[in-house]
Amino acid sequence: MSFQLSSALLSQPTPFYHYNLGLLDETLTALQQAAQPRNFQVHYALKANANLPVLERIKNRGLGADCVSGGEVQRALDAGFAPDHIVFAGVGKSDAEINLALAADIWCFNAESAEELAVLDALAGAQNRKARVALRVNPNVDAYTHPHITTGLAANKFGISLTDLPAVVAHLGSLPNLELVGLHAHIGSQITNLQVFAKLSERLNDLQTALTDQGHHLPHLNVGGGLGISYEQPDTHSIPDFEGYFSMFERHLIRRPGQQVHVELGRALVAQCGTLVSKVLYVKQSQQTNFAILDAGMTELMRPALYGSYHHIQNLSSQAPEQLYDVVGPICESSDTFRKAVLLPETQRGDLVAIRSAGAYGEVMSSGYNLREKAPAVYVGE
Ligand SMILES: Cc1ncc(COP(=O)(O)O)c(C=O)c1O
Ligand SMILES: N[C@@H](CCCC[NH3+])C(=O)O
Repeated sequence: MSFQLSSALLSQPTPFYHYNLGLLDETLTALQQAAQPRNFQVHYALKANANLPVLERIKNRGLGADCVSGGEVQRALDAGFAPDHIVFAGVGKSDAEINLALAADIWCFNAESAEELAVLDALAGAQNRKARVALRVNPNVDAYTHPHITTGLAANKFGISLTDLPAVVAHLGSLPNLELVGLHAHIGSQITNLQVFAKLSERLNDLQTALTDQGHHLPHLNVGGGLGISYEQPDTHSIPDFEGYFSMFERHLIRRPGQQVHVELGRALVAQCGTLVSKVLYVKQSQQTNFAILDAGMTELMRPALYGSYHHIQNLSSQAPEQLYDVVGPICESSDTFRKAVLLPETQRGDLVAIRSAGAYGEVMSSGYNLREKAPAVYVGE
């Protein structure tokens, strides 16, 4: 079924984010049906969507939290995630952010360089604490996704390179306030070619073998997130392929006895439950095209401007014969275009438009450019 707005929301001021918590619940059930029998622990990546009603639902399912800033660690704590279910990753953690996470005694820091380890050790020592650390490696595995959201290639800034890893492990051994608990890797986001997870598993298998041969014990592996969703078919593919994702790791990742394996999914859990609802302000006919000018723009949903991303667009008000429109926002940038040449029922001022699959990396990436007010969120199915 395509997206529909309840009559109670027809007069809600636009633009707004609409979250279907019933679909979030269904998605979480499907996730757990795939993850639990295979004994994978899931940490939700807050960066995708950090709204409290979303987080509370995720926390109530027993998932952990994957955070990339002090603000996200604090938000996870505020949402009620237990500190020992919180991981702090990020290529540039500030001292203040590290101190906040140390004071909360979170489960693990995913560290990305020797210099970061030295800082973490000093700050942990100053708080009389021992910090648990997983080393984020850069496995040099191509995720075959958009170059801006590929993170596991040697050219990317993330993780410790394979050649540096032995020296970094040795360095860690000399730091008294740190405890090595495992390895971490994350190769990118919106991954639809699941074979890349087999490749990642093989790379991690080799690294584990080398480290355990040197006497290191790794109770914990974190294979990152990245499972993609169907932006093209949000109605018929509203639940991501969790079975395919977990079975790929089940088949290819070699676990040591008792070893815990974590994944940190963001987009796959929350993208489809969110829709950006906007109103058509004007329809402008130019010599080349018709512009449908919305009251939402790149300030509310930046993905099309940033990555040229596809989001399915529906006119909720019109059943008239279809025409082609360039669907654009009101911002003073030509990149403020949701999509060009969209077939929509004949559209006029006042029509409501739904921009689909916007629950992940939508509201969290919104900005106040042009001094725009933040679009509110509305939750249904509570
Ligand atoms: C380190 C790390 N973990 C987890 C995620 C979540 O990724 P996704 O939303 O693609 O599942 C990201 C984002 O790409 C990330 O950078
Ligand atoms: N912001 C990206 C995803 C980045 C994931 C974080 N490493 C998107 O909208 O697709």
